[in-house]
Order: sequence, then structure tokens, then C-alpha cells
Amino acid sequence: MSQTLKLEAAAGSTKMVIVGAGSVGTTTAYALLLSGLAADIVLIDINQARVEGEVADLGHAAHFTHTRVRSGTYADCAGATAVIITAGANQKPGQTRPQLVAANHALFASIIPPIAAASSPDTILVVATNPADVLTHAAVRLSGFPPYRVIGTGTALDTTRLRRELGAHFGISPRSVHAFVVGEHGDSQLPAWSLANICGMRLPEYCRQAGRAHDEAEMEACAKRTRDAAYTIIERKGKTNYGIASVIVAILEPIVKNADAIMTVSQVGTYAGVEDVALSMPCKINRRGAFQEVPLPLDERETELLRRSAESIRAMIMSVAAPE
Ligand SMILES: NC(=O)C1=CN([C@@H]2O[C@H](COP(=O)(O)OP(=O)(O)OC[C@H]3O[C@@H](n4cnc5c(N)ncnc54)[C@H](O)[C@@H]3O)[C@@H](O)[C@H]2O)C=CC1
Ligand SMILES: CC(=O)C(=O)O
Repeated sequence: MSQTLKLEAAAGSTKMVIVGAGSVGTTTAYALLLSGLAADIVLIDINQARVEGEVADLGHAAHFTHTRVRSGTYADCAGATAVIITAGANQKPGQTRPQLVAANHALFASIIPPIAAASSPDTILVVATNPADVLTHAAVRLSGFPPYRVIGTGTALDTTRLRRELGAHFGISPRSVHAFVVGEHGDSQLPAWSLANICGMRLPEYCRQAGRAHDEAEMEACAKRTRDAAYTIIERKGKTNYGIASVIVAILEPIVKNADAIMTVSQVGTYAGVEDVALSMPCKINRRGAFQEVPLPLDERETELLRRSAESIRAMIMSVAAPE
């Protein structure tokens, strides 16, 4: 079967609903349109004029694809393979993700119940709205879905950013760098340095074989640029959209193709002894959702940093929790 026919077969009757037709939502719709993964893309936004304008514009791009783009309502979540949540306030220059928690948690309390009520029993929620880990936790609680059916985009974006930094440092393609960021999609994230490798060699060994010094300070600088990337970009252009849109489509692909791909995404669980929290670890993603099947053998220092990351997310979750 040709690649085009294979993609059309995978897209089949696949419907994707995007809630929030702002910058992230519409860039995701465009990336999804070009990917050929979906037959039907539905955009929902509280701002009806905006969603109509975006759908008309995207509809012209859709002319060159086999995908239909339209506006809709929560009733369209019925039969959706995934509902991608990008609605909510974004960071202004200098603002942190936790500063969005009260406003976006209140928004989730109003939109997740109707989305969940309309969705099908196998619909997966993908959460991008910030702070992504806290809202992934909120989406599980408010939807009643099992945790594997709620996937936070989490550190999938930070992992691509770290790989780009390391690829530039080592002079190889980012896709040939096997490294990932775990924990919070935010300031307490950490690279799993003890497991990072190139061609199966840990980074110090790779440097030894390549006849170059392993520069710990430069590794830390790569981690810092990764952690600060959103601040740096928002300072200059007021938002981030292309990176996250591509990450969302990369998460949707193994869902549609039932591909068991491993990505660092956020899920509710117990991490480093902290219960009932959401954060990112490598998970297997397929048509049923995301599953962390193999615990990560982090070293002692990384485990302690992960525990601190989990504690800080847990504190944010408690700050918006409704009293029992
Ligand atoms: N997880 C990640 O890596 C990233 C997350 N984000 C987050 O994504 C979110 C969206 O960011 P942008 O698209 O830049 O913001 P934006 O302001 O461009 O779009 C937000 C959209 O949400 C809509 N909205 C608000 N209330 C709604 C409701 N009740 N129902 C439906 N739609 C509603 C607004 O009308 C607006 O169109 C923010 O929380 C931002 O921080 C952004 C980039 C990366
Ligand atoms: C805004 C945001 O969360 C990011 O680009 O990482």
C-alpha cells in the first residue's frame, strides 16, 4: 500500500475535536490537517466569531487534503478518537505557568464535565492547557475517565527541546539523541541524565569514544535553556505554538495508528512516593491511551529531584482542590 493510501486508511473516519481555537488550537488544527491523521477536525471555542474565521481559513487549506475542518459543539465529542484541550489563559511575558492555575482550573471545571458527558467510552483527552500537569489531574477528576485515557502533553515538548540542545552541542541530529525530560512541564522538570545516551553509550562514554571532553557545565546550560525556552520565546513573540502543536500531533499519531510509541507525557499516578499527582515519565501510547509500564531506573539524585517536582505539583493541585 502506498504511504498516502496507508495514511488515508488510518485516518478512516477518525474525528479529532480541539477545544480552544486560539493560537495553540489552530496551529494544532493546521498541523493535524497536514498530517493526514484525521478525516474530520472539529474546532470549539467560546469566541464564535473567531472560531468561524479560523475554520473558514483552515477550510481553504483543507482543499489540498482529505480532511474536513468545521466548527462544532461539545456534542461533537461523541465518536471522537481524541479531544484536545487547548482552551484557557496563556502566559504573558514574565508570568509563570503556576500563575495561570486558578483561572484555568476554573475553566476546566466548566468545560470538562460536558466534554466527558458527550465523549464516547474510548475517547482520549489530550491536555495542553497550562499548568499542564495540574490540569491533567483536574481533567481525570472532572471527567471520571480512567487515568490512562487522559494524557497531558507534559514534558514531551521539553524532551524535544533538550534533544535539540544536545543535538546542536554534539553536532548530530536531535532524533539521534536518546534523552528525555521527566517531572513537571515547568520549572521543577529534570533531564534523566543517568539514562541519556547516543548510540547506546552514556554521554561521558560517547565523549570518551569521540575523543572530546564531557562538559558537565554545558549539559547544565542545555538543561537551563530547555527549562527556560517558553519564557525566552514568550518574551520575544508573546506565545509558543509551533512546538506544542507538533508535539500534540506526535501524541495523536500513535493513538490513531495504535503504534505503542514511547513518549514523555503526563499522567496521574504515584511518583517517587508522592501519591495522586500528575507528571511526565516515558509512557507507551496506543489507541487505548498512555501507560507507564516500566519504572524508570533513575539514580538517587534524580529520584530526589523527581520527588521535589512531584511535591510542587501536588501543592498546586491542593491549592485549587475543592473542599471535600
Ligand atoms: N503544554 C504546553 O506545552 C503549552 C501549553 N500552552 C497553553 O495552552 C493554552 C492556550 O494557549 P494559546 O492558544 O496561546 O492561548 P489563546 O489565548 O491564543 O487561546 C485560548 C483560546 O481559548 C478560548 N477559550 C477560553 N475559554 C473557553 C471556553 N470556555 N471554551 C472554549 N474555548 C475557550 C479563547 O477564546 C481562546 O481562543 C494556555 O494555557 C497556554 O499556556 C501553550 C503552549 C505550550
Ligand atoms: C507555554 C509552554 O508551556 C511552553 O511552550 O512550554
